[in-house]
Amino acid sequence: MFTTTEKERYSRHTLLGEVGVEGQQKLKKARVLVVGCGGLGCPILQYLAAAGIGELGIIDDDTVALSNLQRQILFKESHVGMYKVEAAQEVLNALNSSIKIQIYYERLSAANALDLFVKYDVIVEGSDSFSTKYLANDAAVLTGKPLVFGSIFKFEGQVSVFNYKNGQTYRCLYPEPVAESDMPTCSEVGVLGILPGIIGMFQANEVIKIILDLGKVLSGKLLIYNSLEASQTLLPFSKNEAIEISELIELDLSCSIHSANEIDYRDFKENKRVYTLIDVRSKPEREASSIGGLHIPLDQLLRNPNQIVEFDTVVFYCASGKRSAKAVDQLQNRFSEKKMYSLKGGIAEALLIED
Ligand SMILES: Nc1ncnc2c1ncn2[C@@H]1O[C@H](COP(=O)(O)OP(=O)(O)OP(=O)(O)O)[C@@H](O)[C@H]1O
Repeated sequence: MFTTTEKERYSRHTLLGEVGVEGQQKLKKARVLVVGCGGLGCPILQYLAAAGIGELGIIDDDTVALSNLQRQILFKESHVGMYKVEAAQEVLNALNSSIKIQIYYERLSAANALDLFVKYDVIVEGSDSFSTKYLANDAAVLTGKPLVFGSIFKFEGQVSVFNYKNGQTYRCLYPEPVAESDMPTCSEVGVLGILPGIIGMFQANEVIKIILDLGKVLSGKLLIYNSLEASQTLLPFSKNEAIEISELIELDLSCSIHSANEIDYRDFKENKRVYTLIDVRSKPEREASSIGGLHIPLDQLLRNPNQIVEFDTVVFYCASGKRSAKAVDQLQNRFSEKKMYSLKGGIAEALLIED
């Protein structure tokens, strides 16, 4: 039953014939887990908390950075440095004190996913990692939960609902994982802050539709939203019956790359003269910040590796260390006589050390 305050709070929901008091009760009884509390997770959580979802779980091990505030709208300047889940809990409690917010200061992994998923009715995926997306998909299949998926890249976003009533899954859409090093992240290519807001709200909308059994759930269809064109495409895809998921395997889509020879920024600085420093980021990234060195974007370097033929000992750097590791990985065999290193943690770590 609802208290007088709750009746008032949700009155605009209950006025809708399709929702009513009964629908609001369903929302109150629902338990929803949100994986990742970043650009997608923040708007998802904000709308679900406001809508009166009875229990929200949030899993993320990251802390709030100043560069997150441009799009991770739950966080305030005073939250910088704090665990995202803790800051989110504080803000969401202030928004709606009548709901339960359970936080997990960890990453979703093969070790915790099944135990966690069984506690919730709907799972929402808002991470920025392909391995987490596959893991969440497989865990949702194994626990029989619907998974509301979202992802963004530059000006385009995707939304779908996987494993809804045993329907299509992420693996029906993308059977083969791509190496994460081949897919740049927001911290490498940037993102307009509003796009994850739009996609996150599409996801929150699907959650509400699933709980209320309303409308057409986005199952077996991929919604592609282009923010520059303000266009939307619905791409149907079929179930691949040949795919069987019997256990959880955590994909390390980046391991081969990160096994590359890494050098710490402090060690690099100590013997700076020995190394030729090469920035493999894009032109806009270079213009935004730099720690010097030559500038050869990774695609140009891989197309024409002989550009580095004259250097004996090379240190590549990028935003986080992924593209520079790829450079080492791809070029070391070709130039076996050279010493090649990838700057650990990229320019992000170097600038922190310089600070
Ligand atoms: N396996 C995982 N379990 C829980 N949270 C995850 C997992 N993988 C990624 N995340 C979280 O998903 C969120 C993704 O959000 P987003 O890409 O907007 O943020 P970010 O990593 O803070 O941004 P930036 O790349 O600009 O630093 C991050 O908070 C990240 O910690």
